[in-house]
Amino acid sequence: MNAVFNAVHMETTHEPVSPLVAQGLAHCYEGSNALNGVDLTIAPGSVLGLIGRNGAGKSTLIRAMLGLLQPISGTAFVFGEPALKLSDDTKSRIAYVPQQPDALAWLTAQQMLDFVGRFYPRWDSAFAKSTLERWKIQPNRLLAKLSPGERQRVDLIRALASQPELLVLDEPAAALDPVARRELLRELALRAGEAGTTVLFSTHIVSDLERVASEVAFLHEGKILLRCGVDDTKERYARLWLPAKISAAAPSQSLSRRRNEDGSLSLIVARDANGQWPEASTLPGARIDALGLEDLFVEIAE
Ligand SMILES: Nc1ncnc2c1ncn2[C@@H]1O[C@H](COP(=O)(O)OP(=O)(O)OP(=O)(O)O)[C@@H](O)[C@H]1O
Repeated sequence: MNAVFNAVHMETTHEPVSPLVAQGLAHCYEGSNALNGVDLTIAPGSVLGLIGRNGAGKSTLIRAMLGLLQPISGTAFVFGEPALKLSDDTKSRIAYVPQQPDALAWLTAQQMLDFVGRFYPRWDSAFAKSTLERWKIQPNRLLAKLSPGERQRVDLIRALASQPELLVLDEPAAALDPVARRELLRELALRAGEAGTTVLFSTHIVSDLERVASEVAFLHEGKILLRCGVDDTKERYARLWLPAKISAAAPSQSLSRRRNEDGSLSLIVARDANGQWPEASTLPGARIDALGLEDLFVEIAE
């Protein structure tokens, strides 16, 4: 543990501290694995979209990375501090919006924001007030009486008004209508671009990810299957289709592999270190098809 902590510190003497680092995080619930040794480092100022199917482990990973859940093994660091022992100073640099916010539901939206704002040194009350108006939230309604989408918006306002250096959102768009989603994405892009805020958000909505994320990480059955720049996916990954008669030449390494009814084989493959597709793609009859992010996600998560 000390060695790991020192390693993180040594790495940071010359470079800015990574806002979030996961090292070998593993967790299980009632004997069933939810995380299987996840390593993930998020660079300062990046916007990382975490994508995965229902039950892939996104919420568990986020909670373990922020120290809200004690993993059965592995370690997480937030701004270089062990996630399970964060100082108040570090906590004030982070904002986290859970999938279903339910805290302080007996307060009105305004009361909750006033209360929470006291704990944040850089609290932007003017932003909180104007965004409540802009997002059409009645400030004097009890949080418990708001719709799930309105409740989620208030929690997003809470998170953004604290002007965090690290913003972590667990499916922030789940209960939002398309207009509210666009507004949120615009706000995230603005924060990342102008204030250099580091953002980690989980989502099922690939188009949201394409609009705002600089990087994507695919989580599948508790493992990160791949991670790359959003704009690089088309260049780095593709579908290799091999007709039945040459399917035996398929590369042994692939991200997914599906045998079609006619005996042909579809594989998701990556370029090698020299930028080449697997050799089988050069055989007569073989085909390489470019994939959009959504197709890539569906193919490897199936
Ligand atoms: N408190 C819990 N008790 C038991 N099992 C749990 C608990 N929380 C999560 N799980 C299980 O752990 C696995 C991962 O759940 P998690 O909520 O992290 O996934 P997710 O990717 O966030 O899913 P979704 O996209 O549906 O929100 C799932 O199989 C889930 O059923």
